[in-house]
Amino acid sequence: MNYNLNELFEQEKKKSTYAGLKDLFKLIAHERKNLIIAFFTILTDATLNLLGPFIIGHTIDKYVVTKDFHGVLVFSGILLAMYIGALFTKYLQTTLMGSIGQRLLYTLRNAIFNKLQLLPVAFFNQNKAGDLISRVNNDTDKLNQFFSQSLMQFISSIALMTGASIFLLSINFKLGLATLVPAVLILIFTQLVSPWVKRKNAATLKSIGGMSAEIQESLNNFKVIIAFNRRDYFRKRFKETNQENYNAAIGAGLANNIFLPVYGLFSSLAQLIVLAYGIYLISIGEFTIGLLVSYLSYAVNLYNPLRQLASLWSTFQVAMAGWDRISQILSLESNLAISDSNVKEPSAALLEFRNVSFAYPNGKEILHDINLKLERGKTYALVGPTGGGKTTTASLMARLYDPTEGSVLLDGKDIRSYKPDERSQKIGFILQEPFLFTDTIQDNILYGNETYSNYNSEQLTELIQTSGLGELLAIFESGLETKVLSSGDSISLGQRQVIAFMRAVLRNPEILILDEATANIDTVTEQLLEKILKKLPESTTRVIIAHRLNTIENADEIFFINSGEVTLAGSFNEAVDRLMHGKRSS
Ligand SMILES: Nc1ncnc2c1ncn2[C@@H]1O[C@H](COP(=O)(O)OP(=O)(O)OP(=O)(O)O)[C@@H](O)[C@H]1O
Repeated sequence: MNYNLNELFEQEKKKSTYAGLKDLFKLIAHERKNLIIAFFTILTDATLNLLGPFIIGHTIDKYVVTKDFHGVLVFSGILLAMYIGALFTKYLQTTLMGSIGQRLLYTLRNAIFNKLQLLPVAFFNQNKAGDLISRVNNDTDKLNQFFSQSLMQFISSIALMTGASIFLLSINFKLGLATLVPAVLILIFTQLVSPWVKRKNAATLKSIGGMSAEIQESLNNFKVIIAFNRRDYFRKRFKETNQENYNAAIGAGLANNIFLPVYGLFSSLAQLIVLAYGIYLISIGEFTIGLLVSYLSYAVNLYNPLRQLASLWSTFQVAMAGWDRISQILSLESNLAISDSNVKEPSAALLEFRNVSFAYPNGKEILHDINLKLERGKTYALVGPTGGGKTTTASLMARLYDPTEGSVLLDGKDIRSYKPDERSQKIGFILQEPFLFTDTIQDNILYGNETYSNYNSEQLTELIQTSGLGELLAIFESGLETKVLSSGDSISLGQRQVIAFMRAVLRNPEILILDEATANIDTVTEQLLEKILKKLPESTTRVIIAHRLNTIENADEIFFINSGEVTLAGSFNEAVDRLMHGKRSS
């Protein structure tokens, strides 16, 4: 299955802004009450602001012209009270929308992160970590900015414009219609150019993701870069990505700025229409000066928010482009779904491959029509040339991937029918480069171990001793309290493998897979690991991938993996012979 988000984005039918908004509001449905309150404060604020010009016009015609200063004073007082009221509602809107924005950011980041935890290994193979980080951090913040800073002004502008249009039409219908013509033209223009503007913004967000991926890759591999003195190479690569981002940002900037001048032009045009047509109406006695003053104010009340909408519209387009990138992750389904097991012929083996074929997305077939069985309590070795498919075979055993064809049976049931916790309880997998979290060794050992998760250090130390792992723990001066920093970089790869080994063994799995798990360990420690492996419960099945031949000497069966085939090597000597003389697949 294709999980490449950037490729999928190009292929997908683009969602309309309306559909995008609908999805977004579903996510913040629980904020409905706060949104309604905010909406009403916005409406109140808009109404108070709209009543202003009407009262001014009324005061001029009724009290200023007739020099009734008492009336002027009363209406000035009313205006002041209204402006104070408007101030209060504005404050309420700002605090409400600010907190809704922050909560949205919080909810979204949690939702994306939780989704990422559910996605299969194939997703992470096909997407760069930096781009994903940028989606979690940067794209969500674009939405927050829109919600906490712009949405309120957005709704308030629309409310002001609607109110102003009603006043304009009700004061003088014909003049009102003429004033609204430029506004309608603006709406048509906005509708037409918005998809293009959104695309430009999406390109910028994509390039920010690309830049973040570039930074992440160079930071992760800084040792190689320094060792090979390839700073110039990464500098060049970064410069290119930065240039790409610069070009995209300039393009988006141009697109975003298109609204402001066009809106400005049309709003000046509307004022000209009001003035010219209004003066004409006064000259034929159909209009008064007071009404024209109010009218001009309403025209300003219509076109000023429209101008504000021009800048808000670009923020909205950026937010919607961000939302598209976020919702893309949220809508992904893991292809490692749990399904019913419908095995026709029963299997007595602990693990069985039935007609399994496998290819990585867009890649050639790595395994073709494989049948193999692993019995309880036996030790199996997987050997073969580099790139032959050993890790891939082991990954299928642990359901890191699903076969493209055929099925893997665990304990007689299709492995796809197990819940992830049941499956990982049965299978322990020590990866070639074990990953450790920034924490103590104790926490890293207990990671994912439900049985002992509440153990304190004394209990865990005792457990480690009784499980025969004491000598391994003794390698670390500070024992369980030893700190692991920055994904395991503070300790050696061999030490990392030892911790991963303890972690896997203490989970007491039915199958323990060791993928080159001793490749970086000294001979004495390796012998210690072998001793511990032998002491595992009799029913534990061991699957060992190793290039060092002594590691596989004691295996009950040896599988030779190459060129899409998995065959039984028969004896150790045959395996050695095939390794020495066999052709590699890649
Ligand atoms: N994530 C991946 N995406 C695409 N192709 C992959 C991926 N991982 C491995 N491959 C390809 O699959 C083939 C088998 O790789 P695999 O890691 O299973 O070999 P291996 O026998 O374990 O090699 P080694 O001894 O070097 O660990 C290789 O040709 C490799 O290029």
